[in-house]
Amino acid sequence: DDVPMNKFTRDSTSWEVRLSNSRRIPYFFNTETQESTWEPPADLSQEQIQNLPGAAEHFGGGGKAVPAGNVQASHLLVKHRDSRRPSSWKEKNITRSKEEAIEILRGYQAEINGSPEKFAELAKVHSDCSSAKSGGDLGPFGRGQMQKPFEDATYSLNIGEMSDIISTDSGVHIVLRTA
Ligand SMILES: Cn1nc(-c2ccccc2)cc1C(=O)N[C@H](Cc1nc2ccccc2[nH]1)C(=O)O
Repeated sequence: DDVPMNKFTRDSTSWEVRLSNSRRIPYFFNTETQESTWEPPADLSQEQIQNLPGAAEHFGGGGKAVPAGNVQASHLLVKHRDSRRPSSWKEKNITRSKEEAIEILRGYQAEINGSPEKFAELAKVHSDCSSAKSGGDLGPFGRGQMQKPFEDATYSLNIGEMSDIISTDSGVHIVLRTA
């Protein structure tokens, strides 16, 4: 008689990646135990995670999951004349004040109204960051890589949540955490 499968010896081959309807981001579901989790199961290697049923479909960029401890975010940046580099793909010489930049970003924030699809659409057109080309997606990053206010805002968000307006040396941003 085979050893009963209990919660702690769950069969790692029973995981699959599904898309959460409410947050429209991938999560992990174990068909053996019916468990679901936002975080990649710790007992799976990167290789195993990327080969799970649904990974390629739901992880978008080549089925790459984000390494544990790292996060992924998109942002919409509006630069101003005091930005570290007051120039962007959109505008060679940015002269608006920080106050004007905040007002402009408030307008986008209202239009986005919490929708991830709308966020990517507006970031593509309006963000002063070169990541505008990818709908504001910056890819995965860990602690110590981005300017501190941006890092802290991202790590304080739950996956699928958007920040209020934050300020860095680059300008003012709205952040959407995606992983
Ligand atoms: C950090 N980073 N990643 C990209 C990027 C990522 C993916 C695809 C294309 C560009 C651009 C940047 C970047 O620093 N862009 C700067 C603006 C900027 N400043 C930031 C500060 C924090 C986070 C993102 C930020 N983006 C620029 O274009 O002047």
